[in-house]
Amino acid sequence: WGLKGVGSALGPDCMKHPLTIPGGTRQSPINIQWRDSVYDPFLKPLKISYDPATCLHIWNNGYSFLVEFDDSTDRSIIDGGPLENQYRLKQFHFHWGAINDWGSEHTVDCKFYPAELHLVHWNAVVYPTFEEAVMEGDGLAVIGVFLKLGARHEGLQTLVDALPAVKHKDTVIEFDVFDPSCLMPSCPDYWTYAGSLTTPPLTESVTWIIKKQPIEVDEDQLEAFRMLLFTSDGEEEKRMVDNFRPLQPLMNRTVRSSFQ
Ligand SMILES: NS(=O)(=O)c1ccc(C(=O)NCC(F)(F)F)cc1
Ligand SMILES: [Zn+2]
Repeated sequence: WGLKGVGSALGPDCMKHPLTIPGGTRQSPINIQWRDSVYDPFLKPLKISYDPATCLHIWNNGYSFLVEFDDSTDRSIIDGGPLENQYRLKQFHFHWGAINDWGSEHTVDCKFYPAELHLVHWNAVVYPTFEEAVMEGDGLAVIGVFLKLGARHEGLQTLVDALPAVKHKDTVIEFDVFDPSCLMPSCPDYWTYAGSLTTPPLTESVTWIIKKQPIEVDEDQLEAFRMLLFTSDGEEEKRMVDNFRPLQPLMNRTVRSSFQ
């Protein structure tokens, strides 16, 4: 529909996948301007307690690869930080670039990282299902961790070794013991702000908790992400890269920091 390119901006296409949602006031991702963030002494340390046995499988959903967890009980949870309730871990996934100059969704002082990890949790104290929590302002809590190029990450390697088995869209592999806390940086410092999912339905239901300190991964590990495909087996291959959403306006929001 419409001229190539123009159509995507003006024609009906943009009605299908708008870059910004009409009426959105708390969209993600955003640039975190360090000097504009406000230290909040009332922010608590983030408490993370994951049970590695709740890990279920790895799934290539055609947008990223998700490591999914059994969220039928409170065995893998986060609490504290900016949160009023404990939240249950449902899945984690990554966003990354075709090259190391970009790939993260959030930026810090306009700096991109080569990749960003998202650990997705939902408020099972207040909402009966994940699907309902997705629609509520305090429904989800996502921990964002930046990945930077450096030393090989031994904990990530077990995940990297499994990726060839989920090369194509809609492939799944059993993955039944993994402790995502090995992907956390040692420094407890974080920023937090009210935001949204960064993929459709882009609902404004996420309390974002962005760790200040990145974790290090090596080039081979980033390349392993880049050999995944957006496409299903038998389709013309499209490498899964640059699966990050453009930066969104801060609008009337303050980013708080847990550190001075
Ligand atoms: N990239 S992100 O913001 O962490 C992100 C986290 C979770 C989802 C998700 O579960 N979508 C499926 C749903 F909820 F049914 F819509 C999408 C994006
Ligand atoms: Zn994400």
